[in-house]
Amino acid sequence: MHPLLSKLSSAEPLKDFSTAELNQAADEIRDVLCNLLETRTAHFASNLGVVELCLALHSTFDFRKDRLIWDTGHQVYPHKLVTGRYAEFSSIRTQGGLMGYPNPQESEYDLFMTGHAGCSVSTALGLRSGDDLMGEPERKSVAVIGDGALPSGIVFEALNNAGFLAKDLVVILNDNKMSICPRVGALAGYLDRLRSNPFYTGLKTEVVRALNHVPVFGDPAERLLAQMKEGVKAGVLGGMLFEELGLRYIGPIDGHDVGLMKKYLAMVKTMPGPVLLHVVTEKGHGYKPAAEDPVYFHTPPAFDANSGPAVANAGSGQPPYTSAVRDAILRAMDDNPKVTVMTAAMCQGTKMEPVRERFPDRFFDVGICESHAVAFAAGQCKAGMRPIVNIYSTFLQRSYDQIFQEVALQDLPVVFTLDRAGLTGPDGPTHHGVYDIGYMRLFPNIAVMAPAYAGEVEPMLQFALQHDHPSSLRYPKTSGFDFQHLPSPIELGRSETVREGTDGTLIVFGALLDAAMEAAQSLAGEMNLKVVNARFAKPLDRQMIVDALSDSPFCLTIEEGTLPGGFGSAVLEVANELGLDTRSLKRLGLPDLFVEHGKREDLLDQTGLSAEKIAASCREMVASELESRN
Ligand SMILES: Cc1ncc(C[n+]2csc(CCOP(=O)(O)OP(=O)(O)O)c2C)c(N)n1
Ligand SMILES: CC(=O)[C@@H](O)[C@H](O)COP(=O)(O)O
Ligand SMILES: [Mg+2]
Repeated sequence: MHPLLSKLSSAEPLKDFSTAELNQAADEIRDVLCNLLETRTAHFASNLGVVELCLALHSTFDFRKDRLIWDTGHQVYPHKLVTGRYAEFSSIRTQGGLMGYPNPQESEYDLFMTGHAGCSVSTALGLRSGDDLMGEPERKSVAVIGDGALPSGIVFEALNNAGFLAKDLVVILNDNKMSICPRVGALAGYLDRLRSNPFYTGLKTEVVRALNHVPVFGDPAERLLAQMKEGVKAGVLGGMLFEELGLRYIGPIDGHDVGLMKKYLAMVKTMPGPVLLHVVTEKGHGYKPAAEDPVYFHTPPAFDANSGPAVANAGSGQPPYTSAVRDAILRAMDDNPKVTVMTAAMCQGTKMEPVRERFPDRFFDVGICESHAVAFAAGQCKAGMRPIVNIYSTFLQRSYDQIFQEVALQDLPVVFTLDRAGLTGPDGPTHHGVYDIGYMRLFPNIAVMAPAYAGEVEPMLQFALQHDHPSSLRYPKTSGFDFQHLPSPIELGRSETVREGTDGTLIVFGALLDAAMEAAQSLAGEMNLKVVNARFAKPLDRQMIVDALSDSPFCLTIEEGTLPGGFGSAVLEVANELGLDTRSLKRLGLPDLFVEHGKREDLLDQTGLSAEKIAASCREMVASELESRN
């Protein structure tokens, strides 16, 4: 079915492939990608776009020795297919199978496990520098970075350092005019101008030929000419920004012409110093619907095998927390003209398109620049606005210091809405949002909250917007829990008891309340459990903790976050301060290790957080209680 790919146990044979064979390999890769989408959701359009680039790279370099870093890593599928992983490819993004990102445990061709954008130039430069220091200067270093990732602050930190160190380094800018959403920002405009460059449109050959006849060395007059030549070249050919930073800029070139790219790659491979090769590709190339709608096809739902195009997810019926937060934000913006929203390039994933359309002046997509988003929000807040920073839990890690300095230290009432807080499923350890409880509750002044059911989202957001200090709300990638009960109003540091009982207490922080309630109900014949919706990880409801530890035979804390530094740890800290006996307290949460990729439900079960496993923990607590009495 894939005669070329199926024979590749490494990328080595690619260097002997003719252009026709490389093009056939490209067709085979696209066929595999389309087949994969018949079985599951996966990163699609970005991978379709880099097929020729990947083949050209692997047929020019030997990345078992040379160094290749794919920025972010979501476009690494073609790379996996030509580096000995064709046979296992159908397992990608399933538990125990290949990761959807680079993974050094899978292959010597993968150097870093990544999933967050922006670090490729830094790590490639670090490899270059390390190889020099280790006495291996012949190893080449290549970073491939997308136009969406390019504006990340760290990329400019790396370019700044690369231009200064002047080491051999190849940076390939994969410009497809897209982030997940259409790219934004001033750099986008700059790249657009480079694209309209006659070099790319084919009119430049004459100018280049003429410039190439200007001598580079010689007397001062010649040197002046040479400098002018560089200036003219950069000015005429574009890329002045990169040239000024000390990188040679080459391009833009057609990223779907594998033969052409091989020529350019062979050239930059031997060029001294840092070089940026600007490659123009089409996101979704080779599958028309994806090229026409690359936003939808960034990570589309599984294809309908019969009708071909992707179909919408069936879903579980209840809208996801993401939609509940979006709707609550829309209403808050309707009510209060001071409310603004920041996204860092995740408008689609956070379902914020309606906010973008309805409030274009109060919605800010800053690009993949999470630290800037937070400091920017702090500035707006100081000016009197009420900004909401809406970022995935895992990506907000990039803003740790801005949360500390620009927000918490100033005690500014910025609201953080942390989407994907919990196990995100097939993306795996790079994307699980499991550290935010710890990193948010660490700083003074912040109120750290989590809605436990869909109906709690709006009052919690309203509370946050009226609170005169920083606050955060976390919620996972799942349907909102449709919990029918009479909720108590949200008060700072107050929990809510949602089920009475005297045989044990379950204290839940966030959306695992549904599992805890199910566990309590399933045990109703054996024990009568109290269930508390903690609402706040900071400040904690101290009286609730006193009651739970004094009046209840056992107590379980439950959170979809890592145990170190998490909600349960916070409860233990308070209990310790209050001099309470904590021997009957057990913390349920994620272990101190990187949880792999898989289905969220399976991962929750394996980590003891499904309703069944919570019930089993309750039985164990009762058993050990009885044992300690005997
Ligand atoms: C720090 C960080 N923020 C956000 C994301 C989410 N994200 C993944 S891919 C992507 C778009 C990247 O665009 P680009 O680099 O141009 O790659 P393309 O998909 O266009 O090939 C975004 C925003 C991320 N992975 N890391
Ligand atoms: C590569 C990347 O970081 C994103 O594409 C991420 O996979 C999106 O996750 P969701 O599918 O949960 O929005
Ligand atoms: Mg792009």
